[in-house]
Amino acid sequence: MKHIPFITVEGPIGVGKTTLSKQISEHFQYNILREIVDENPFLGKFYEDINEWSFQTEMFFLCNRYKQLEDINKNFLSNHQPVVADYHIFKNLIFAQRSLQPNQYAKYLNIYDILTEDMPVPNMVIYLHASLDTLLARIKKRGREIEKNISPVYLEQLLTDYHLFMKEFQLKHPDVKVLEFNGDELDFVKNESDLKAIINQIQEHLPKGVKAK
Ligand SMILES: Nc1ncnc2c1ncn2[C@@H]1O[C@H](COP(=O)(O)OP(=O)(O)OP(=O)(O)O)[C@@H](O)[C@H]1O
Ligand SMILES: Nc1nc(=O)c2ncn([C@H]3C[C@H](O)[C@@H](CO)O3)c2[nH]1
Repeated sequence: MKHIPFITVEGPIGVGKTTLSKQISEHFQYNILREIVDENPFLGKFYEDINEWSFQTEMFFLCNRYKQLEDINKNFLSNHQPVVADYHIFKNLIFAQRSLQPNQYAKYLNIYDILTEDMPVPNMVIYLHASLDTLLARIKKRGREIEKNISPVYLEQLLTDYHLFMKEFQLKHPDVKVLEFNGDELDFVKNESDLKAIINQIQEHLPKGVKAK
């Protein structure tokens, strides 16, 4: 299955993962896997009181993503159909490590390892990042009720967590292509040429044997 494109778009909250995933899916005609945010019944409470609601929130995200990945494996990847997803399952670790108590995180990690041991592994990660100001502006503009209590401090911590995690990820997984883009410098929504530059880089690094559109 290594030669079937399985692309994930990753980065902190509101950076544009879903927006870019849609554009990639439209351009390459790949199946898209999108996370349904409203499905997590704990998220609104989590933003009001992280300590109180973190375990339920992180477990829900983990179980949901496990099921989604099982489904896309069964329906698409195992039938040799490419997929672009607006998340990588590893994001669970970034969020869980930030919000869980150390003893809870140790238990969570055991469950994560069991659930993910035989999951399909993406062959490309597109890592989007942007400044705190950009993220805050986009989250505000999007205006999800559930996110009205997101604290800038929490967002900033996640930005740093993502940078550290991605550095380590590249060292640990040299076989997975990571393409990094700065969302403050590139605007793939308003500038056609910026989107084209991203698409060209993806095309260049698609698994061997995948033809240009
Ligand atoms: N390059 C961009 N320029 C301006 N606005 C953008 C850009 N990319 C995304 N947006 C807007 O920012 C908001 C967040 O984008 P999007 O929902 O794609 O982010 P996300 O990373 O998927 O978010 P989440 O982490 O919550 O899943 C949306 O309102 C979207 O229209
Ligand atoms: N706590 C927590 N753990 C996760 O694994 C996770 N993944 C996403 N999110 C939050 C970010 C956006 O508000 C919203 C949409 O991405 O959901 C998460 N929150």
